[in-house]
Amino acid sequence: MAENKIALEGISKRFGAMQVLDGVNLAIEPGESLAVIGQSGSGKSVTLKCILGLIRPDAGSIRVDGEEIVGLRGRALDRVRAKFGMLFQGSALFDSLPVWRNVTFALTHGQQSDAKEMRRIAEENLERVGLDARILNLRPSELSGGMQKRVALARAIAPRPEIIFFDEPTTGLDPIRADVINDLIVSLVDDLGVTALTITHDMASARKIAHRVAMLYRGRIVWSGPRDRLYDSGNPYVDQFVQGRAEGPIQ
Ligand SMILES: Nc1ncnc2c1ncn2[C@@H]1O[C@H](COP(=O)(O)OP(=O)(O)OP(=O)(O)O)[C@@H](O)[C@H]1O
Repeated sequence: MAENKIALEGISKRFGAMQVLDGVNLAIEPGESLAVIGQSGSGKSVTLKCILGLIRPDAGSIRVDGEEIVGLRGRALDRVRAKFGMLFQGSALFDSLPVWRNVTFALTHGQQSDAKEMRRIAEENLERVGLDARILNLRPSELSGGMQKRVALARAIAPRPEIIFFDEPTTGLDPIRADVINDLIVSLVDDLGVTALTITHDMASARKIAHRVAMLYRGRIVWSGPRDRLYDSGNPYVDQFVQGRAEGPIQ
């Protein structure tokens, strides 16, 4: 069996009296796209931040390509992070920089670099997300929300990461633009052969983007299964959540 690309075992995190994560177990295979769903406040972002090394869990193990990353710092952490690409909720583009410098930001770390080459790389990645070279010199604020999301996607893939994290990729987009982004994510994940982890409460997005879906509730993964079982999981928590019912085990 192939080694997991990412494996979380027994991840726990408490903030004051609040036990946010209580033994999260989650494994993602190479080339797999996994979506983690769950209510607002269920700990999806905290899980992601633990993997990114932004929050240190109180207990548990996180392995990337078999390497334990909990507790890594400095250069050792940077080396692991170099495998990661990230699409932030709200796109998080720098409005003081033109589109081409946003797209190549991770390649230059904001430093001066061969502008001609960087513009070429930006153009190539914008093309991958269906954007025209004419926007290279525009500022992000001059673009629509959907276009900003695409620029952020181009930025996430530009360094050709092995693993991409999508944080609520469709938030703030109308259903049609959201679907365009979902389609783009599917084709990028396929074409680039990356491993993907998405956190979302958009069921349509989870179903489209992910091969497999896992549900986080009260700090644990209460269900995980193929995306086409999401509406037929036989799990009362998942049923209530995907149907958006007020009555059920989730209070
Ligand atoms: N740095 C922190 N300090 C204290 N509490 C925190 C911190 N980060 C997160 N929390 C708490 O942990 C809980 C889970 O937060 P998290 O952001 O992971 O939820 P989420 O599932 O991503 O929600 P949403 O879908 O609304 O983004 C929340 O109650 C939040 O207030």
